[in-house]
Amino acid sequence: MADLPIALLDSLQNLPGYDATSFIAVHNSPERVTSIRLNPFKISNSSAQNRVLGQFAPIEATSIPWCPGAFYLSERPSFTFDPNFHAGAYYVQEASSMFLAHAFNHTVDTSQRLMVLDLCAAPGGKSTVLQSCINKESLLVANEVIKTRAALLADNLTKWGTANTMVTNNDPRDFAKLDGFFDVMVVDAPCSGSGLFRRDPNAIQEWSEDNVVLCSQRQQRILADALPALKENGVLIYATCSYSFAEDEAIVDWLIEEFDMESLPVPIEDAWGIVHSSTPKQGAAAYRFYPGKVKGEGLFMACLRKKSGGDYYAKNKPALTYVSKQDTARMEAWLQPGAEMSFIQHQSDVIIFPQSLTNEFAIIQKNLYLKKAGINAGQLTAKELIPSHQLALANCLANNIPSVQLSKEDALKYLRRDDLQVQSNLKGWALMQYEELNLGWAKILPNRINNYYPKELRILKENI
Ligand SMILES: C[S@@+](CC[C@H](N)C(=O)[O-])C[C@H]1O[C@@H](n2cnc3c(N)ncnc32)[C@H](O)[C@@H]1O
Repeated sequence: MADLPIALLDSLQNLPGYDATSFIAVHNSPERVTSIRLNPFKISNSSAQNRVLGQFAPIEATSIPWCPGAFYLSERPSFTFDPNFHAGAYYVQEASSMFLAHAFNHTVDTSQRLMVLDLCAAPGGKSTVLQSCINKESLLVANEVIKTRAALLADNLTKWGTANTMVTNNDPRDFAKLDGFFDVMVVDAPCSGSGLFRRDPNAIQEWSEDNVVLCSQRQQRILADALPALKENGVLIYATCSYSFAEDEAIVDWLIEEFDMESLPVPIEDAWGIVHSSTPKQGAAAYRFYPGKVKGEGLFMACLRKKSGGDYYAKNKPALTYVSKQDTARMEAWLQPGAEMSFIQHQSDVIIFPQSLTNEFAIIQKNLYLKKAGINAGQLTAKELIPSHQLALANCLANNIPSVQLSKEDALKYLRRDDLQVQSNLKGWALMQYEELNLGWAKILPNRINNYYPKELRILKENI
């Protein structure tokens, strides 16, 4: 690995928990940590869990203590060639970041109906953590300012399969229009990235003291722009993957001084190796993750409550266009009984969205640029529903849709968008499944099968 910047090492000298010897040693060590988090909506019992983890054997899986359903893997398998990965059975995520689940569960009342914003969300690791923490009456708005990254975020949330999710592509300042709308705001801010040096040694060349200053100014701008959208008593979870004080504790002190906020401590166990930090001016609780102490990468996280602020009130409730009663019945046939979904007409497509969240849908649609909302079911014509890929991966999809079980070899062929030769008596639209998880659609014709896996998602790599 390239030498760590001396200016960085010097700047960390007096920070809580920093130990130069172990910090340098861990960056020179070839050891890498691999971790995944299971999708509780798709892998909901121990036999499914054993099946997904078991197929990595002889690679061993051990639990990550601060996040339910999360595991370290003793080696990195090829995720690209695992159909379960493409079915959304799990998300490959660095372990420290999963502490968000623990922080959220200890600072937020998850039994409530919550409006949650993940402001800097792409590629979606933390969004999928949040999605797994909230109940189905709650809404997650996952936002990403960079258009191409917002598309990747939407793809990852499509795989997660939840309907109570919206993906937006906005600048943080656009959220000021939603004064007091959100109960929880997660700001996983763009940062100077020192916490990822071990995983991405190229980032070392890009690090500079000037960039730390620029990042800290940008973090203040992002927070100041978006904070009006957090309601009174709302919870802000702020995180970076930088070790630098200016991007971490200094931002937390600034938040408390400028925005009438208070610190929310989170319980941690000594065995986890997470360092409890206290900000110098306000004594706010914060958490530092150093590789070498923690089994994971570098991270900083702090939780705050906003003591004063607005509560969103929509003067004119924006209206939505729903499909007809008859088409509602046609759409319901595609979903699990009692799914309690609304069917919103969006251009030529139908969007499936939880009935209890349609007001919020309309508000977000009116004020922000939507990249994805709920589940786009596809195009409903007089004759049939031409189902979309989102519908194939949706957790609310009925269990009785015609389906074909594929072997691993055929599943990989399907995911490459190759021609499939599968024996089946079915006709028309059918789900292609691997170990009972949906991968996507195919249309079965008398003499061939048309592969409808999205071109842009297909596996391009030839070999493991
Ligand atoms: C640390 S990454 C987020 C990682 C993500 N939360 C996850 O867990 O997968 C920060 C994100 O902020 C976005 N970003 C960059 N500049 C921004 C800005 N000025 N305002 C808001 N977000 C920005 C980046 O594109 C990036 O996707």
